[in-house]
Amino acid sequence: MATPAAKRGLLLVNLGTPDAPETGPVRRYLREFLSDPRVVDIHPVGRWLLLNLIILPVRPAKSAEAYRKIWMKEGSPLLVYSQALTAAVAERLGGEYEVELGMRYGNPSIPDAIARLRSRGVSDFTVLPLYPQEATSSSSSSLARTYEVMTEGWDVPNVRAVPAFYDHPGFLDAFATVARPVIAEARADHVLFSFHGVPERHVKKSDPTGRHCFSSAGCCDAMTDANRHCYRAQCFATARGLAQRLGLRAQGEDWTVSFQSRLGRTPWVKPYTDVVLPELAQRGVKRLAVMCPAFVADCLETLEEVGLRAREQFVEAGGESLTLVPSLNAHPSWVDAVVRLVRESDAAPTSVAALSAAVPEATRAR
Ligand SMILES: C=CC1=C(C)c2cc3[nH]c(cc4nc(cc5[nH]c(cc1n2)c(C)c5CCC(=O)O)C(CCC(=O)O)=C4C)c(C)c3C=C
Ligand SMILES: [Fe+2]
Ligand SMILES: [Fe+2]
Repeated sequence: MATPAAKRGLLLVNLGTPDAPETGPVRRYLREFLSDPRVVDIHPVGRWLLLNLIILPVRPAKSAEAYRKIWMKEGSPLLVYSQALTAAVAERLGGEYEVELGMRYGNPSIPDAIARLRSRGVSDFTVLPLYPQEATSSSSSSLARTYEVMTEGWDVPNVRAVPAFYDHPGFLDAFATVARPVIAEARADHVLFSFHGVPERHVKKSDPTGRHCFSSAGCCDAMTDANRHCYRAQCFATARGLAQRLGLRAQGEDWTVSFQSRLGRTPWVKPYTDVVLPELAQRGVKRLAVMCPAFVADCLETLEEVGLRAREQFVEAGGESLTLVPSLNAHPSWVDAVVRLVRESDAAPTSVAALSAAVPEATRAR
């Protein structure tokens, strides 16, 4: 008799969000998030001091206030949209995979999601980190936590990771499909692609040559072997793919790339969104459309930071309107793209790049 095929599970992983828009739950979330050495990569004693003496006494109350402005009646937008995507993908896969959502920080946690899949008999896992561009602080951290949990027990399952999809046609087509009517209705005269930032130090550490990143003004203008794992270069590649699909002409003329959400005083990847916005207004851009293609679900960073605060900043600087293009959320073309990403990755050999990115720096083979 033939051996029955292993039951397949799909684990979608996103960053996570507080349980409620109040100071206590936000503090718990930030403590877990910012204690992660892949997010705040400094000496553990320095990290503890920074967290407990500088960040946690003030930021939770301010962030909770921001979360209250965008909270939905069903909960945090990031969770609500990620759950809607999970349900739609499960339906589209029609029983071929058991599907669960796990959040890197907060709930539903990665261990709970894996336990639910295992209780349904899953022994063959595909993990899809829901970040288009790879960064140590997002995809590597999510994969590392997933592998840690997967290898805790006696039986270690088969695990496959879907690699970063920053230039995948399914992802780019889906975002362009969402953006086209919004940009047309806004009669936008410029499109800003605003990506979540990361510290420059993180990008430098992901450069296998140690010489490419920040070596010239145009080091992210094309993908090469040297910048294959560079978060900033992947963001520019996403922007080029979207600009081309949206029929935008020259960079600088019709579209611009910037990086938002920086935290702390160390340099983050540039140019900064809050510096670019007034520059665009002063240059005569009137109706700006902003896309945030580092996020596949709307969240605090899109709805509050861009939809509310950036809009205010742009109008104060002389712009007429700023229109936030909604994220992919559970749009049918994004659901199709996720199914395609999973099927393509399951037909390919295990992603060695994703595995090596999850291994701590010190143990990585040079
Ligand atoms: C797109 C992927 C993300 C990367 C890369 C990333 C890096 C990164 N983030 C912080 C600090 C914060 N980020 C916060 C919110 C937040 N970040 C992402 C995604 C990435 N972060 C998302 C999807 C969200 C939204 C969560 C939500 O609940 O809606 C926050 C919390 C909010 C706040 O207080 O501002 C912080 C803090 C660092 C330091 C970092 C890289 C080192
Ligand atoms: Fe973040
Ligand atoms: Fe780079």
